[in-house]
Amino acid sequence: MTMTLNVAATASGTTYRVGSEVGPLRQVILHRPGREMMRLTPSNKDDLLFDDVLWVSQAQWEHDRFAQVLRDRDIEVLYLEELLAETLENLSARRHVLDRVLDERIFGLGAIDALRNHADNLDGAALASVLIAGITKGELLEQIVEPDSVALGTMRTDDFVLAPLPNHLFTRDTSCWIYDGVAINSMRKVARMRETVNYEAIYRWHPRFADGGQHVWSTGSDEGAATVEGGDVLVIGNGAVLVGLSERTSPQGVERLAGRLFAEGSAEHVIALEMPKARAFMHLDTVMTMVDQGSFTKYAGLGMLPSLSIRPGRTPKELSVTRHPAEDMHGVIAGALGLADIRILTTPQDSHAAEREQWDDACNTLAVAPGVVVGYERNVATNTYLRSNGIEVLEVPGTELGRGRGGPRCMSCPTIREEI
Ligand SMILES: NC(=[NH2+])NCCC[C@H](N)C(=O)O
Repeated sequence: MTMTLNVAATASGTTYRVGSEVGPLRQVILHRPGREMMRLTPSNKDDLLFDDVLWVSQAQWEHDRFAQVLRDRDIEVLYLEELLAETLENLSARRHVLDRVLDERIFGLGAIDALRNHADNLDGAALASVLIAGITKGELLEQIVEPDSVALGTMRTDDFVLAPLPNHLFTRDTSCWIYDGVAINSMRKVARMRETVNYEAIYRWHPRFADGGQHVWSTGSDEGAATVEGGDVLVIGNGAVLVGLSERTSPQGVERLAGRLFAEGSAEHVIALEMPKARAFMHLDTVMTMVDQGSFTKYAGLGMLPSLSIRPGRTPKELSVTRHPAEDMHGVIAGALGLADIRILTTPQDSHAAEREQWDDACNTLAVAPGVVVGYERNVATNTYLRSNGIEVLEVPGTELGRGRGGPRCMSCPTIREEI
């Protein structure tokens, strides 16, 4: 099967495109853990989707090691907070974000104008920092005179007026590039919904991406219940996309995404895998990722899953959907890739060991080139097994980073991959 190559190029000539999971990686968005992580406590960590609090300076050290491993392979690392700070210098971008974040229904009539004035007076970097790290009542009142507000008046000094966004660490989920466009995702969990607004501003107004010609497959704040998270989206190549119908990504979200990809001719086959709806399997990439052309890591406990093949229908409004039984899972993926079979790399180990390594994101590898992946060093059995199968594993530390339940793939949003 041949597909015409749709590309997105910026005025400066940069071509943003992610045509596969494994093509040589050239540019990636990361988020270095910062002040937002200092806000995590034993009492709020569950709501904020973390399993523990982090030793923040150690997490930063680990993250710097991760970034350096990427730079050592000539991959350009863009930092989310810098992109956001630069974006917020643009007045339209600032208005977009503040109109959505500073909602009177949340902050109340009495506080909303004071908050808006305060935010409007911050420069891009300071505003980006507040949007990511949040702000407590006490911090706010060091900077503004307390307005007459029931909402603020009934808060304690250390309560968050604006909640922190510690899951910005997982840049994969909130936006993901699929062929010649980007999906800015509608997030399933309240703790992550504001992340979307930040990316909407970046992709629309940051000079790197503005007028880039890329398609925008979705603008999350308009998608409602049609949720998609990037951890569920694998751009397997050959015009195909593998999507997990998980705890996070809804059937409606997949249908919408497929319809838009097909309308532009950017993809012609979306395979939706019906996943168990459980936190341990929250995204497809926590149990399965692509490590080479036709090769995937797979968690032993996942088993075979039923799937749906979604293809363009007779009219642009229609989809053609075929359901496949669980035993066909690998065959359906192979078929989409134009291969007779795919290679599944499941580490041989007992179910306790397998469950522990899956929890520590052993399957959540980030391919930086075909057959070359970044993985957490702690997953010794999986890394050894991958190597014995010819996969090069670049190890990074993840003792602190892993506490948010994400590995190298979750913590990276590839924006440019070379074609293979
Ligand atoms: N692509 C991924 N697996 N991302 C992991 C995200 C983890 C994050 N704490 C959440 O619950 O949303």
